[in-house]
Amino acid sequence: MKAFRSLRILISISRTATAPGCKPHLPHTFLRRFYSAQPKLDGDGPIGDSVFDSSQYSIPGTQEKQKQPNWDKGYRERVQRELFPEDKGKSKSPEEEESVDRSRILAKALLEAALESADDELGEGEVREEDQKSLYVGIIGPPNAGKSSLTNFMVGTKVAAASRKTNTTTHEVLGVLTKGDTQVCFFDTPGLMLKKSGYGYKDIKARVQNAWTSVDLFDVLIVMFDVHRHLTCPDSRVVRLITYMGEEANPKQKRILCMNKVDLVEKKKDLLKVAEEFQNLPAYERYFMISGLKGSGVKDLSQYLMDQAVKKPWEEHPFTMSEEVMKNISLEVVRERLLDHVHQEVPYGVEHRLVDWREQRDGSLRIEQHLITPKLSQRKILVGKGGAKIGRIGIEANEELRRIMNRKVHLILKVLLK
Ligand SMILES: Nc1nc2c(ncn2[C@@H]2O[C@H](COP(=O)(O)OP(=O)(O)OP(=O)(O)O)[C@@H](O)[C@H]2O)c(=O)[nH]1
Repeated sequence: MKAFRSLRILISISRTATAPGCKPHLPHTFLRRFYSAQPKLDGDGPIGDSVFDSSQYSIPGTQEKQKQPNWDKGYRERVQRELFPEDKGKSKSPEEEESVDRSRILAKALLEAALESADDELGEGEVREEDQKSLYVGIIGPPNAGKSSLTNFMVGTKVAAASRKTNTTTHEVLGVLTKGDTQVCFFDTPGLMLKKSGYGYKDIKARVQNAWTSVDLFDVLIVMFDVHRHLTCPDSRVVRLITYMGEEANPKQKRILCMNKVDLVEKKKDLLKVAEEFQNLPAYERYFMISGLKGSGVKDLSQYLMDQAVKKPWEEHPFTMSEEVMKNISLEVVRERLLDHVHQEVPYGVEHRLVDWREQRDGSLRIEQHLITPKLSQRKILVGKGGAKIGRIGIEANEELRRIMNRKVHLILKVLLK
């Protein structure tokens, strides 16, 4: 990774070095752009002072900071004199000096890249592709069986599950669990039920038919049902689904039967009755009695799944976040910037609302937040002179959100009076 970074630096340096007459990037220009949040004068022109709209600003961040030499120039000159006495006395023009400096930066970066040890290349939480293990788990079951709740519980709050990100046309990623070198992706299999004859409702939609075909592609298939409901008010379609999936083993897929919502079953021996009812189905390798909501039995199930993972590069970013979590993060990021830039008491009186969250066609995210203040004086402080304060907050928040969410973010902040 570091080597890659060095390479990027090298490329940018060598580009600058080869462009004749190219002036070094001036730090004060960079600072002014970063901190004064000047609206772009092209496009639609500046907008009202109390509104920050990231599309009206040129957001820094894509510019690489010019790397400066970090060795002592005095020592270098001494070495130069000792090693290359013929150069002694020759004075260089500022342009020549600059070009020599750039070559030295280039050389030093090359050296750093070459000296990089393999162990240094991985950051925290990163696993080499060749060491990564993966498992695709499909969860099938009637509506309300508890598929999402179980995934949420397994994935946990840290990485916040239930991403509704569409992965294929027929399946949605419910959540991603990444632990050590192993990643387990949970997929929903929407709409898969059986009609009376025992086969899928082929006529509903081609989508559902595709879903049936691709169900076999998961490494593990969890067939889940609400055991409490089964005991109190059994549904023949659910029994057919369980039987159909359990009748014939698929050599390429492990199937497990999960009796969910055990916490609602008062007499635990009733659970054994249900287990007996389905025990002669050869395709089920294991039976689990769980409560996806309360967590009982989920640890065993998670461990079982982790053990099934095979060497295969991860497909998903290890920290897939749910939309709910991302929304909260977006509020937190702006709030943090508010606290950084505005006098401590002011932000506490501000009502902070997320009013719009939308994926746009180009893949970017439009986030609109309102900062509602009860007093005109507070509003003035928040907006700043000519919108400088809200602009600064907006630019910094936008940049951080872009990094966290790994995509373009169109942030709009409006300062309103109650
Ligand atoms: N008591 C209890 N309730 C549960 C359990 N698991 C899920 N539930 C509840 O059952 C309801 C349905 O849960 P979901 O996780 O949304 O079910 P689902 O299978 O994803 O539902 P669909 O999205 O309609 O397919 C929710 O109200 C959950 O709180 C459990 O183990 N115990």
